[in-house]
Amino acid sequence: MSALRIGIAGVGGRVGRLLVEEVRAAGHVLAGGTARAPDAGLRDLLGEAPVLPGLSELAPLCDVVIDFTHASVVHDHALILAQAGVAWVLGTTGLDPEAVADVHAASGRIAVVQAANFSPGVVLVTRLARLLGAALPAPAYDAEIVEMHHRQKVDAPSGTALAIGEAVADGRGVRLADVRVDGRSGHTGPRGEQQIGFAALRGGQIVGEHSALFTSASEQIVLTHRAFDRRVYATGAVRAADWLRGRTPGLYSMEQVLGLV
Ligand SMILES: NC(=O)C1=CN([C@@H]2O[C@H](COP(=O)(O)OP(=O)(O)OC[C@H]3O[C@@H](n4cnc5c(N)ncnc54)[C@H](OP(=O)(O)O)[C@@H]3O)[C@@H](O)[C@H]2O)C=CC1
Ligand SMILES: O=C(O)C1=N[C@H](C(=O)O)C[C@H](O)C1
Repeated sequence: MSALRIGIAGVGGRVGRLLVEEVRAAGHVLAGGTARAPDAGLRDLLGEAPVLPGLSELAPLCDVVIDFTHASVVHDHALILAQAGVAWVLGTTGLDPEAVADVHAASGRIAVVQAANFSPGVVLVTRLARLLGAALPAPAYDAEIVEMHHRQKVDAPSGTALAIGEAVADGRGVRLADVRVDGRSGHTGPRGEQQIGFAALRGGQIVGEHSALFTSASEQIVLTHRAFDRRVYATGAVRAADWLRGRTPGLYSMEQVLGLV
């Protein structure tokens, strides 16, 4: 199989730097990366591959762009990649509804894999959460999602927590937006029977922990995933980039990449 030319948006970030190694380890060509103020260490890491100020400069060099940046740039990235006809692996979380619509619009013109979490374990946990949501219905079972991440994380609840919550809601045949409760505090009154609650903890350098708890009057079932090394996200994203080879435009999931659907 021929090598892909892969660009990394946010190459100086925690995941971006690992992607440099994983793209090369998979035998692909590192086409370059974006960083607004690259230091000498980052330029050394990329070697011959250019560090560019933005995606407009990077996109023409790529078959696929892997993007772990910030929700505020998703709109621009969607337009640039759709215009350039370059496939997109999108890992950025914390998207607002407008950014979600921008990703959908771009996927009419280019192939996109979007996932809140590229770890295979989380894909499976999310599937199990859907099954448990259906098998352990409200009001007998209260569903709550707890996540913990490093102190630098800027969005809450995590994209993964929300995806797990969506799966539980889907299993229960309800819309998450109708039953979602974030971070209770103060005189909340008793728990609403249908609620799916979210709690986000932050501290230290925790890579990513997610639990879905189903609690009844007589028992509790807890599904937990812990990431020990964020390389698991980079490996999964490169796998998604490879899978996109030759795909028609559309919005694809990590479940599809792993052949689970
Ligand atoms: N789907 C998944 O599996 C995972 C998703 N994530 C998500 O990926 C994203 C990045 O995570 P992480 O690597 O930890 O974050 P970092 O903050 O370490 O890196 C983010 C990168 O994005 C760039 N960036 C930030 N703001 C802007 C902007 N306004 N314009 C252009 N570039 C910008 C920064 O580049 P610059 O050098 O220019 O400042 C930086 O290198 C987050 O949304 C996180 O939640 C994280 C891990 C796994
Ligand atoms: O910011 C992170 O670190 C992570 N973000 C993703 C999320 O919001 O779910 C994935 C993973 O949990 C790590």
